[in-house]
Amino acid sequence: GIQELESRFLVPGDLLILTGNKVQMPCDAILIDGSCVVDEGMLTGESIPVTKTPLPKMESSMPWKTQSEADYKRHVLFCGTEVIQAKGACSGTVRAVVLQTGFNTAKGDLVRSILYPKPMNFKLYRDAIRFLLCLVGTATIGMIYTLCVYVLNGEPPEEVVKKALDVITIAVPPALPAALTTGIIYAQKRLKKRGIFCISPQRINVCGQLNLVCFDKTGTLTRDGLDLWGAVPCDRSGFQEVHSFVSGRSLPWGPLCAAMASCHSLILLDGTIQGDPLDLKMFEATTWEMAVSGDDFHIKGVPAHAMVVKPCKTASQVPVEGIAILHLFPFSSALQRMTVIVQEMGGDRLAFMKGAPERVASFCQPETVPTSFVSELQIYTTQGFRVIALAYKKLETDHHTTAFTRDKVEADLIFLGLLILENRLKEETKPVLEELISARIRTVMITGDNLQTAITVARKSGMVSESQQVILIEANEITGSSSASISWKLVEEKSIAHSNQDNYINIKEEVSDHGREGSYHFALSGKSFQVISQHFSSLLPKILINGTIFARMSPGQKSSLVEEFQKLDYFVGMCGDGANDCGALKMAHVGISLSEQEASVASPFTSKTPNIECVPHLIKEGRAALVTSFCMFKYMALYSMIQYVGVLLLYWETNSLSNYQFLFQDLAITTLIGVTMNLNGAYPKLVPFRPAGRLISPPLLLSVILNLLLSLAMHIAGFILVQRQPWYSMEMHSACTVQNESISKLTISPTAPEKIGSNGAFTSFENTTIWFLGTINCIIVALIFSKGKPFRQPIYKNYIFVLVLVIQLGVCLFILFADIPELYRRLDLLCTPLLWRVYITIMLSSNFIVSLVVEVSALRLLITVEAIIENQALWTTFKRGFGYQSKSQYRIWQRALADDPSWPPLNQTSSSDMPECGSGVSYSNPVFESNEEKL
Ligand SMILES: Nc1ncnc2c1ncn2[C@@H]1O[C@H](COP(=O)(O)OP(=O)(O)OP(=O)(O)O)[C@@H](O)[C@H]1O
Repeated sequence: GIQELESRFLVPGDLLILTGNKVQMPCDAILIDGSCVVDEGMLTGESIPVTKTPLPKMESSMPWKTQSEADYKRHVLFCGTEVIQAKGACSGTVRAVVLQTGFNTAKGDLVRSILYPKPMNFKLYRDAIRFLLCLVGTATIGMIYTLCVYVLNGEPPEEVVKKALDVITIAVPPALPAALTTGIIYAQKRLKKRGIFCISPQRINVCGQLNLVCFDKTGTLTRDGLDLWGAVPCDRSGFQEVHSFVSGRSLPWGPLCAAMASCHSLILLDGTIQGDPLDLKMFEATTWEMAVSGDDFHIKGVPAHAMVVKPCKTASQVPVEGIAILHLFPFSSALQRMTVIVQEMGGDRLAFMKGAPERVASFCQPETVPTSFVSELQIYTTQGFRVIALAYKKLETDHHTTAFTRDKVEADLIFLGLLILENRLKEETKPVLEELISARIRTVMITGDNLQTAITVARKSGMVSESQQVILIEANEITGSSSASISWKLVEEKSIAHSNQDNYINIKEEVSDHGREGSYHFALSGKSFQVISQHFSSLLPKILINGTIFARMSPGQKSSLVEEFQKLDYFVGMCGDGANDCGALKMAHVGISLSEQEASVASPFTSKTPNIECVPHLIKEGRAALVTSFCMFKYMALYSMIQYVGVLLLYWETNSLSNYQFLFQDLAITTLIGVTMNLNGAYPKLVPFRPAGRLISPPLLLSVILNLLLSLAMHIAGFILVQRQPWYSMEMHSACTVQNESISKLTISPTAPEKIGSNGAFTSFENTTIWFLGTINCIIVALIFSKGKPFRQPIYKNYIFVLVLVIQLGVCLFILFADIPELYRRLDLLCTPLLWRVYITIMLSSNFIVSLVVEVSALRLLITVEAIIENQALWTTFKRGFGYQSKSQYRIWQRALADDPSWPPLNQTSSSDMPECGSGVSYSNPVFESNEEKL
């Protein structure tokens, strides 16, 4: 019987009956009866509703996934998704069997992947730990020193232990790990303002390292809402004249018109037609209407609630009253087609197929496909049009629709013609791609569309410049006795006869070749990619180094391509919009989904602005975040080292800094600096080199070490010099009694200064000198270490930080020069003669000047090294000069290929020697092979 239960009681195997609309699925369930329209945006980021069909009934004990004729996901209602519409079949009910519950569901999988994300293996964090260990090492040395000094001075044991432990907290600042995340927090805030949301903030740093970005084509580079440009009907004599939709003229009645009206998965939701934009445009071009058969509108032989399409009253003479869509075999990217079974009212039962032209043609009776199919297709694809083919066949009426399997329906079809859709570039596409290319970031297109269309779009978008060549790689599977083969063909640029210039951004516009690597690009299809991966795996890296256009890629192939790029040590970004990009978005280092949702779980980043402008923004912010992390890290490390050096020097006299002195340095100086230092945003221009991805990089270490040595020298000089002053050790009754006395009057006594007149146990001239030197040194270091250009806005634009520094410096100088006994007493300071205060100021100023020089040269070194690594021409000079080699796989391959005169092979075909083992290639190139040995 039927029971109403709370969803938590569901267990796998339960039978669910879905009633009504807008149901949130509490579990994963297989649809066995009826059909549903589901919003899967939560899982995939895709805003278009998806139609789910029941699992076909089969008399077999095979696992259900293998029984599914196509994409098994088309029969599964996933947990967390919303069923917008549930339509019963003949029995009138929509039934599903519970497959998984709780954490075993697709939603559970997602939650798990958010809780335990894929380890990023980003060197930054590993280096941070090493850096921390170094600081711990330094602290240990300090502890041993403290033990020795205090024990030799006969201090009580608890004092010795206390002082020794103090050294650890000074040398290893507890806020150090937090410092690494400041950049990320600020960048995340700024990204949010731009409508870019992030569910995995630690990846923001990775964005700063991206050097290859893959783009999906339709909906990402080109506009989603395609305009129907025309239809090319065909009959036995071949293709007919193009019917243009531009004039608003609808297609005359015929099977092609019927196909356009009924072969789609559109739904009627609250009176509006919704679904795939392609389907929508096609249906709108027919000017037909959509309705649902019901009690007031019943058609004989058609189940209630079936979708019906009818010619509108104003439509040209149509002999049928309407067409009922009886069954749908939905579209899937992997299949590249969809099929419907329809019933013409008072007419025939028909099947219509729509999909990628090559796919559709392969299901048609060969004699119905015009001989000029390939050339006709090429006419449109070379112009960058998106082409869809349609086909149909008559079905027997005496069978029930459920008796037809997809295999049976999708066979022996009659080819109907082509639909030509405009594929306009988004306005932002070309400038963004140019920006990325000139910043030496590789751009790659991975699309499900036709190869020729993809090549044309790549040219028009500037991904491939006019002066660069496209080499088509075609690889074929083993057929019969012949082994797998691979051929290389130069794509010749034909003058476009039917060019429709209005459709595109001006293609004549000059594209700057600055920053382009290589003068050729490889283009290949998903099928060839698959064959190359299996049979020519040794060629794959060489192809990927210059592979730019990947067409007819299934969702699975998209993600394996991203993985292959990662194997070559590229930092890969993927920007896509649809459900077919989900895998690749998750696989990439940085997945950016263009989705209306605020934060789609389908990828770490989601951009609400539906164009690729978000990509350079993200890279800029990532770079700024990386630089911020480094600046903070350097500052925190140096600030703790300054305190460490000062305290160890004071320990020599069994003295230290007082609590208020520590507090002033920690709170008034470092905390304020830490909070404001990184408020400056990313630099608006994307420069052609990346910031160092590692903390332990020579320029960074050099800068820290040199600055540390400078501070050390200054502190030691201050410490020793103060003891040599004629007034040192004079009897002090009040902190500022010497103010007006002449130094010559002061007597020199060999004893240590007395601390009468001050309430602290810490007051001494050394303490006062070290404290002033340390505190102002912290301010100097903050200024020196704040990096602006080329990755962040200049420092002077960070007004709050500049103000904080000015106030801090002002306060410190005020304390140094103003004689306020109460303040001095509270801070455990001693008054020193004015001349000594001037000396302190001179020491600090010299430190500032030398640090500035050191830092600027360290920065120069950093930029030069980065530029050399990123610049191919300079690279060779550098390599020859210093014998330096980048360890990145793709660099190694690039160098090998640059030295190989016979690469790329052109107009050749080679075959795989060992088809079974799939690793050998008969293509041999002695120069190349010998190069390979060297690697
Ligand atoms: N609604 C549809 N009905 C039938 N065929 C379709 C439909 N949408 C796309 N196709 C065909 O299937 C092919 C693959 O589609 P898919 O969605 O994987 O990629 P795409 O939209 O062409 O491009 P991209 O991967 O760049 O988004 C398309 O090129 C087209 O020929």
